[in-house]
Amino acid sequence: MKIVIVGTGYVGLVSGTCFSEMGVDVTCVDVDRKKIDKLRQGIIPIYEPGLEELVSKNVNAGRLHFTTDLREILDEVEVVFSAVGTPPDEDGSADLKYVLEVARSVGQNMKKYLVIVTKSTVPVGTALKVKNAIQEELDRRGVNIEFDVASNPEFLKEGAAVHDFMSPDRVVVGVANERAKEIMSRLYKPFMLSGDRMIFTDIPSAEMIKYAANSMLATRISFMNDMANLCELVGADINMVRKGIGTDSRIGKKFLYAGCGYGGSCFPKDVKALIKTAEQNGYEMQVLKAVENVNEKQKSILFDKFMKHFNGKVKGKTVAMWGLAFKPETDDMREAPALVLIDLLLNAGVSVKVYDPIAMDECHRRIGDKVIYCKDMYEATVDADTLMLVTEWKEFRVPSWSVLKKVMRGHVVVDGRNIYDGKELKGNGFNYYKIG
Ligand SMILES: NC(=O)c1ccc[n+]([C@@H]2O[C@H](COP(=O)([O-])OP(=O)(O)OC[C@H]3O[C@@H](n4cnc5c(N)ncnc54)[C@H](O)[C@@H]3O)[C@@H](O)[C@H]2O)c1
Ligand SMILES: O=c1ccn([C@@H]2O[C@H](COP(=O)(O)OP(=O)(O)O[C@H]3O[C@H](CO)[C@@H](O)[C@H](O)[C@H]3O)[C@@H](O)[C@H]2O)c(=O)[nH]1
Repeated sequence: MKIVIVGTGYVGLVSGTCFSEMGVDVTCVDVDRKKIDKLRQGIIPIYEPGLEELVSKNVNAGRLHFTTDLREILDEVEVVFSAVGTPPDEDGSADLKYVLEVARSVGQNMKKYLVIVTKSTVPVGTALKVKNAIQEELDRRGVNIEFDVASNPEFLKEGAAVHDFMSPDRVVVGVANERAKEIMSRLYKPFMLSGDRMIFTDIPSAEMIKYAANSMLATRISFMNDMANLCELVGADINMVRKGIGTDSRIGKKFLYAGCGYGGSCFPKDVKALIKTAEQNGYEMQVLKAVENVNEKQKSILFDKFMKHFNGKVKGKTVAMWGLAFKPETDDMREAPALVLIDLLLNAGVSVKVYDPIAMDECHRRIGDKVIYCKDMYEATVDADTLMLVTEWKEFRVPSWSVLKKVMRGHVVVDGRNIYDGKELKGNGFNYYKIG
């Protein structure tokens, strides 16, 4: 089977590579010529464990191709995936300009039946807009070509993207007829060896499932952050509470970790977009509005704890920050809590020394030389008054407290991900603050 994936960003590149690993002939298309040139040279524009090896394996096997020209490939494929970005518009709604651009381009160039599948996260009703945009172009050309649209939202997580795509919990596909359903079943068959986890729905439901999933996960996190803040006030421990509730199989253990707020390219944007969809339909998503508010406050919680420790007298102090990416195993800093924290600290006259195993270049690209970039985690702590743990990379989990005791000027640790043992730190002479 031959397919094309339009948009070679995170999702496009990972899904294209994984489809080709399963024997599908995949052409990845992007308007960004530099990106395509790099990919052709084997240079991967994103950091994602396991991806580089898989890309080169499938390129060498002749199943994975990169181009900037959608026209040259449309005649040969059965399915066109659209995996372009859907960034938030000024009002929070999803901006569909790239999605509709792709639809028009397909309509201008297709010569035979195709299934056009939207993989990007898009609001309910988008498939209809895609269908209309394609049909308008066909009408303009005066040709009559059959096609179907489908919705196939993507649930992969950055940092675990290859695994998530290769072994999905489920694959959701919204279709309007049997013809499209048969083609999508055939495409995903190799991923279904350990049981059929394909869920076929109507198209609006598939579009909604993606927003509902991300919003539910974001809700769990904000709920736990809210609980954590209450635990602190009443003398309970959020980690114990998490274990106590997570073992209830109706609740489950995952995505119950309190921290310094959720970030990334999806949760913040998708929660906003769903609130907006509701608004446009005369409905108010009260729960999600609270989810957002809690998250906004949570992003400054490490700063609040730091201020409280020093009774507000922080001007001239130095903070060592471990972790910049919005989560481990990625260099992505979109909506990262570290960015909010850095701003708060700099505005309060604090010097910030940072270290992240992968996201240093990305941080520099975003904020330049406002902070001091250190070559390793310990260098960042030299003469620091406080250490803030923002991203729970594995290498930060078991630091040498005796080294830190020697090199730090102050002995304060603010743990934004609850990875340290408070008793151990106190035993080593540190003031330790966690979340909840
Ligand atoms: N990043 C994730 O972890 C993730 C996971 C699931 C779903 N999603 C959703 O998938 C979509 C894509 O996300 P992403 O992070 O991969 O985006 P991205 O911004 O990393 O990549 C989008 C790519 O599309 C290209 N593009 C834009 N217009 C184009 C056009 N007309 N023709 C060809 N290429 C074009 C851009 O050059 C860019 O390379 C979004 O809707 C996002 O919400 C993302
Ligand atoms: O218990 C938890 C779990 C996560 N987080 C934070 O939540 C954010 C998002 O984490 P994660 O969901 O692992 O990363 P993403 O790569 O953004 O993946 C989410 O967003 C993608 C894009 O839509 C979806 O495909 C995925 O299913 C969905 O998990 C990060 O800042 C995490 O630190 C917590 O604070 N506590």
